[in-house]
Amino acid sequence: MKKISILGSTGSIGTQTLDVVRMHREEFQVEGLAAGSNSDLLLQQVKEFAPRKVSVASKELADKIRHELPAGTEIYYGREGLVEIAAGTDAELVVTAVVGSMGLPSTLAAIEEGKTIGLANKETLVTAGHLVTARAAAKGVKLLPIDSEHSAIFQCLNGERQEDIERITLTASGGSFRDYTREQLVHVTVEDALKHPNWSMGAKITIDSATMVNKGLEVMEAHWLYQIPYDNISVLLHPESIIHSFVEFRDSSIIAQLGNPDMRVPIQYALTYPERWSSPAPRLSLAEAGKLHFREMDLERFPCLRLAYECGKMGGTAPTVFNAANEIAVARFLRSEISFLRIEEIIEEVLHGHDNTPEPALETIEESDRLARELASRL
Ligand SMILES: NC(=O)C1=CN([C@@H]2O[C@H](COP(=O)(O)OP(=O)(O)OC[C@H]3O[C@@H](n4cnc5c(N)ncnc54)[C@H](OP(=O)(O)O)[C@@H]3O)[C@@H](O)[C@H]2O)C=CC1
Ligand SMILES: CC(=O)[C@@H](O)[C@H](O)COP(=O)(O)O
Ligand SMILES: [Mn+2]
Repeated sequence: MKKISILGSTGSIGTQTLDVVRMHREEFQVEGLAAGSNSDLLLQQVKEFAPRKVSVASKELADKIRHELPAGTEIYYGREGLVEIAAGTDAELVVTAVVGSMGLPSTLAAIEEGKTIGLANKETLVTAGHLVTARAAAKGVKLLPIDSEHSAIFQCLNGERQEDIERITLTASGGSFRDYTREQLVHVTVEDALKHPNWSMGAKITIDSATMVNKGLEVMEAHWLYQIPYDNISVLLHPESIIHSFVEFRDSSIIAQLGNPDMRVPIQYALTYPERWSSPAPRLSLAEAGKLHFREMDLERFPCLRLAYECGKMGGTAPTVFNAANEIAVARFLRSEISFLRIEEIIEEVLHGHDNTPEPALETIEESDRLARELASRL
């Protein structure tokens, strides 16, 4: 029986992780669940999965629901609460599915305790890729990707040698506004932006898909997970999201991973790796799909992807700042405080004033993250 904890259990990835656990109930024990503010759902999850420890975003909420927990269930809150669920249980695998760089301390704490990471929270790796990968390597900790593209690459690289890899290509759906011109983007609404063509996901990542920031974060995530130089990572527009990503090798062979868009598949693979277990995910019929389509990425149309490559190549604190500015800008867009196109302007303006620090220590990363958020909130 595998013991697991989930950070962000009430979100899109968190609930789908519990769907996978539910499908293989005898095989998993849930040790810890961390939620933000959705205490109703967390309490239902506690009833069903009986974790030993839970956490919520604030002390007020923890005090409010404490008496509704079964005897013996411990409750924590805030940043320390997330760290406790990540590192203070008997879980051997921790699924990191909170949104944003707030996931960094708990991910590092789990690594410190030698726990395998089921990594959904890409912002963690973007913000502090060199620290997370170095600490994981030092502890012999596996970072198992949950992000669909990275799970695809992970599967394509199974048994391959690093020196044989020529290029990896991440596919991009194009997001909610794939076929819009820049002019058409001027008046788009939050409601429109939240309609992803292929995936049902949390609000923040859905907006990131539409701005192409998501693919930019994924390029950086791939760089750190697979130690591939940025010039050997490509992005290809693929509206159907059926080819989840592919690798080209030096003998000209290409290996791709395909499937209908269903996050339960990469989540389950991270939970059961190196085994593959049965899944009710709908089977892909290529005959039914008929045609698959591909387009070169237009960096004029999607300037955030260009910016992400620039920040990734620059390294240091630039990716931290790119990510933090985006998190704030997206939150402001979701509150209808700014327009869709203002998101990319804010990222660019925050980066413009940033003095890059190479090889930053954790404190420098945290300070850059804080300053970028402060500025992005004011612009
Ligand atoms: N959704 C998807 O299909 C994919 C997601 N990812 C990545 O996975 C991560 C999660 O995304 P997604 O599941 O879509 O996001 P959601 O917004 O659906 O879920 C976020 C989770 O984080 C919790 N949370 C929010 N604030 C806090 C807090 N202060 N303390 C503790 N927990 C908190 C939320 O709790 P609550 O709701 O209770 O407030 C919720 O459980 C992101 O990094 C995303 O980029 C990657 C690939 C695909
Ligand atoms: C499901 C998943 O992994 C998302 O990150 C997905 O990639 C979003 O799709 P696009 O960013 O390609 O629109
Ligand atoms: Mn993805």
